[in-house]
Amino acid sequence: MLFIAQALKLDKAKDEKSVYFPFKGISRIMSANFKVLVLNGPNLNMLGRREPDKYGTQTLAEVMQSLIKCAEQHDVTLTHFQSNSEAELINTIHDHYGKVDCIIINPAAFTHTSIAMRDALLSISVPFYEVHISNVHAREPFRHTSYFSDVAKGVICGLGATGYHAALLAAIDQLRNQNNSN
Ligand SMILES: O=C1C[C@@](O)(C(=O)O)C[C@@H](O)[C@@H]1O
Repeated sequence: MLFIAQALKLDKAKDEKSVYFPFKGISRIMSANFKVLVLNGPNLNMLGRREPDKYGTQTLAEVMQSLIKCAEQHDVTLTHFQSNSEAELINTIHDHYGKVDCIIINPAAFTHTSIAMRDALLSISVPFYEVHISNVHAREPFRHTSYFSDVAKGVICGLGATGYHAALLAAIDQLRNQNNSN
């Protein structure tokens, strides 16, 4: 059965948004191969070493590896990019115009400063989820302001690295619902 499902997926799912797959009376909707871009901003390359009381002990590579595994289980292609440079992050957002279904972004310190990154995200009209590992609202007042939250599809903070998974699952759910209603 797995073999049949995979063959069906290979033949059809690339071209179709969803595949109706009835098997022994059970109807299964297989998701299209959604594409998700995950962006991490400045200093997140230091995860694991950086203020572990606030950001945990997992490295960024470990967090992203487990997120990619989760994405694969849901037939989602996940691309990850981290940069300490605002310009690189903006250029990466532009480069993905028309190429991804959703963005998950932890803008890190740029959350509180970057109108340019907000405008970049709006310029490509792709829904995005804002993630913060720590609970920014329980920290210094300057972290309570975000240039992203009011235009984000959703905002997750304070769940640690689990927040990335929560955003990914929410994004998949939302994309599937959108597909099924089209
Ligand atoms: O770099 C970061 C990380 C952060 O985005 C978080 O994930 O909790 C919170 C930001 O305020 C901070 O500048």
